Amino acid sequence: MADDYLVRIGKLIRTARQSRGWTQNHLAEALGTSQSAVNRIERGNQNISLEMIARISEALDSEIVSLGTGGPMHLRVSGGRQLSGSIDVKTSKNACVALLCATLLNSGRTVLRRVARIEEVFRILEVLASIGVRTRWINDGADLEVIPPADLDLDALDTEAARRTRSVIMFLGPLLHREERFKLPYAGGCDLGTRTVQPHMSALRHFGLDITATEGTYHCEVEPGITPDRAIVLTERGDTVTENALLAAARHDGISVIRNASSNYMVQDLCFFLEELGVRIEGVGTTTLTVHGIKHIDRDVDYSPSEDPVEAMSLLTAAVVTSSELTIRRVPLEFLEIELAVLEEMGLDHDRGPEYAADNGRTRLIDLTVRPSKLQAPIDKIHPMPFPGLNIDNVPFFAAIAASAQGSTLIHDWVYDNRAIYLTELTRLGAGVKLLDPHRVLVEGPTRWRETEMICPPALRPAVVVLLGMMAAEGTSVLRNVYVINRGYESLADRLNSVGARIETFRDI
Ligand SMILES: CC(=O)N[C@H]1[C@@H](OP(=O)(O)OP(=O)(O)OC[C@H]2O[C@@H](n3ccc(=O)[nH]c3=O)[C@H](O)[C@@H]2O)O[C@H](CO)[C@@H](O)[C@@H]1O
Ligand SMILES: C=C(OP(=O)(O)O)C(=O)O
Repeated sequence: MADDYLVRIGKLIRTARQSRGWTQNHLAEALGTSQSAVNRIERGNQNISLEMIARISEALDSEIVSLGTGGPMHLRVSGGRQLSGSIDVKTSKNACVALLCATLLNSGRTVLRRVARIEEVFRILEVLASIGVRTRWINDGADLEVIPPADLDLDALDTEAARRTRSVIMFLGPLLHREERFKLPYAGGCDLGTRTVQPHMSALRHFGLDITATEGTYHCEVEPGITPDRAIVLTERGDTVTENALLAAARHDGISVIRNASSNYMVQDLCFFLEELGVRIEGVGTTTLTVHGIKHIDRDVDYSPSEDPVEAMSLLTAAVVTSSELTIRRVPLEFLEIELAVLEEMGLDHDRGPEYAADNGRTRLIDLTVRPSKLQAPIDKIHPMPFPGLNIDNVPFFAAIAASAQGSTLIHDWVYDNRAIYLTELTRLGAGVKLLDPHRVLVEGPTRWRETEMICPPALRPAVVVLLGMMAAEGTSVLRNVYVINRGYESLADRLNSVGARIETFRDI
């Protein structure tokens, strides 16, 4: 038994060392020992003390062993199984986090229905709780109740939780109405290269907000009496910058016009929610939003965020790569139409059920049945555009689909500095993915997927794409450290298991 543990610990150390790109010599040097000792440890042939494990963890900057349930979560995938039946799409991470930030506009009680129970939401809840907002899950954990205090305690803000999200940047819009001076930590989120906050700064300047960024902190000051005297033209059509401008405009006692606004799904959900708060918005779904703000908002509201188009795309991709017939229920059609048009051209056999309204009464949903199909690579490149275009977060899924199709597909992810690079991780599963430059990959299909063991790429969608490749591969694959997936997907493994996948969740020792 003890020997078995030594072998398992040795394997963990080897995986962590390799993922850092270190040789055994390199690690030996850091530990002040010999390469042969490291070799023995990695093979499980050496008794190893807790102190040594701690030193190795420190040297590799990786938690090798953890006890209890707090340690990193991993997935063991028995692949090559077809899926069947039907699966529901959950509410979207990106709308839920925007709405949670928006609750800071309201002195009343907010209830958000069927909020996705995902790590990104948990982090924002931790941040809200740290500054005095009362939040609790109600109705057997299905819904969330949020009650802000009269005064926020921003000095107590949980910076550690805040830094793990990108979404905390959306505190700027609401806070500028509540505080004259405040600090926020730099926004985190997926490791996708530089993600500028400049557009946020220039949009919010119209409301008197001045931000100086120093050593990991945004220092924010609000000059009273400054209000938009002309249209706010966003320098780029980003989703969160549009949301921040909307959040600021919602409590500006007057009319704000936002041009070059994103009309993406999370922005529309935020607009519907603001309307519930009594804010009138013209142009929802277009690139010009006219916002009739209200100085004080004090309403008890109840809102149901809509379903996640990116999760719908993920589930659709799971069906494609495993050649399965699967019904995906509650698909927000408007936000998946272009993806479906491209897939139709590629030969995807599918059926669309009749449209029905989401619980917010506004978003149009369908049930979508996908069948095993012989796909051909698309003639044109796959590239994203701000809505209405192929969704930026759906691009990585086309890499897995292209790998299952006949022919070569060019994927151009112009948006993020290094997300396309992560797609080359699919080569470890047998896919033909060639990096042409940091933004473009050429995928050669079809693929004979093969099992592998690897650490999750540090970006949500590429990580899920790797998981889906593992589901397609015969044999047992292991995906380590899946926090990044749990940031955006609720109980993904269990839900995929309910339609026939076999994915086991485990933690170190
Ligand atoms: C919490 C949340 O809602 N996150 C989403 C949001 O992030 P978010 O709105 O934060 O996205 P960013 O502001 O980071 O924009 C993404 C990237 O696109 C670039 N860019 C964007 C628009 C444009 O017109 N020109 C341009 O160059 C930005 O400079 C940036 O590099 O939108 C992204 C793009 O849909 C999604 O990947 C994220 O899931
Ligand atoms: C990039 C993403 O998220 P975030 O903006 O939260 O990092 C994503 O949802 O794929």
